[in-house]
Amino acid sequence: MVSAREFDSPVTALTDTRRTIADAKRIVVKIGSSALTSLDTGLDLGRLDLLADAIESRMRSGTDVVVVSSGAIGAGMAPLGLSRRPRDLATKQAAASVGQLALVNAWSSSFHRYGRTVGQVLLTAEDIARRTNHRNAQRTLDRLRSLGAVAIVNENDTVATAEIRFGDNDRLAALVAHLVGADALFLLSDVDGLYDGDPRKVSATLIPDVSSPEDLDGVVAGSGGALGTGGMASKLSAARLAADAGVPVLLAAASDAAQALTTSEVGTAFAARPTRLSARKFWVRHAADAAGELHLDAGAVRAVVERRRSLLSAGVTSVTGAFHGGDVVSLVDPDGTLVARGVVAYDSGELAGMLGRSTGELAAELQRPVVHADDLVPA
Ligand SMILES: Nc1ncnc2c1ncn2[C@@H]1O[C@H](COP(=O)(O)OP(=O)(O)O)[C@@H](O)[C@H]1O
Ligand SMILES: N[C@@H](CCC(=O)OP(=O)(O)O)C(=O)O
Repeated sequence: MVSAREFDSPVTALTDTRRTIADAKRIVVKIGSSALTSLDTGLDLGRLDLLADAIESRMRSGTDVVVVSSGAIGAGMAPLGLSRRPRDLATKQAAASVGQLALVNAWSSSFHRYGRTVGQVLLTAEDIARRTNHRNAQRTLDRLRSLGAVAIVNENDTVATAEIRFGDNDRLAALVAHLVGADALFLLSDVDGLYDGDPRKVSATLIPDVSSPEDLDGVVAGSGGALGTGGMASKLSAARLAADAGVPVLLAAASDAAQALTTSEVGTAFAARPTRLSARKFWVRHAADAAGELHLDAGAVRAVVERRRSLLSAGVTSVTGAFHGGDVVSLVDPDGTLVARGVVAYDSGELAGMLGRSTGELAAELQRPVVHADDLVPA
């Protein structure tokens, strides 16, 4: 494990965010591959038992817990004779198929020590992006909770292709936290918090609290270990996603799980936004797949991003992709940089004939904004 140096500032006074996390009544606990598996020995059953102990103890104190467990690919490598984490999709999927079985069996045996039942929930990004599937997942997680079982969630790796992947389980965990209305998200990894630079360097310093984006100025979020996906960058974007959903995050070492789940006085605490995004804006920004792109001129970028105005056809220079009115699209500036996402009012075919035209030049039925300000979320 990468640990805080002696001279790093310890977590002293309990901040409001840490108190909220410690008192949370519904939590999501995500455990990374780097904390559960190793290249030499595969799945770490001792670590998994300690995690189950800490989770069971928190549940007994009255908190609902959903577990997001990585580690399927790591756990599947040894049984298949693989010495390096596979890079190609088919081998990753084969490893995940073998490893997921071992992983969920291990969670099941571990919780069985407490007479606790577990349920396996495998999700793809589509399950969260589509509202009907979204509600199905929500209902299953809710019913497992009311029946006293622990949901063990992972990405459905064996069917997820590059296009429909969450990308990493930090993002999946933050989306699940939103889905179940969690009050706190725990990201447990092999590192004991966020450092201002590579934690393997002695000069790196632990950042105990992040309460605004400015606290991240100058922080270098690097890649992860041989088994993890996304490294610290994916944890920071998951923390931002959770913050938008009004969910504070505690990033800590899995070896400190007992302390993280009881007092929350370890690791890095990320505050939630004071006002959470509405469910609709959250979905537009984070969950929905973008069906296409609208290319904006500089004036439209200013209107949309700085003045928070609706997007009108006069400012759209071109469109990419085939989409329908009601789909979520990306809005990009003249350099191709994403500046916002929004719900488009017209089909791509309809829009093609409206490009660059001012509202007065359009037929009455085409005079609604292309994307209404209420349906626009800056990137
Ligand atoms: N600024 C940073 N602060 C903390 N850890 C960092 C930082 N930059 C890179 N890392 C690395 O990120 C790793 C955790 O990411 P990852 O391997 O993806 O974990 P997990 O498997 O838990 O998702 C740590 O092992 C750490 O070395
Ligand atoms: N679904 C994959 C995990 C992918 C992943 O995001 O891993 P990690 O970065 O360790 O949380 C697995 O179970 O191996």
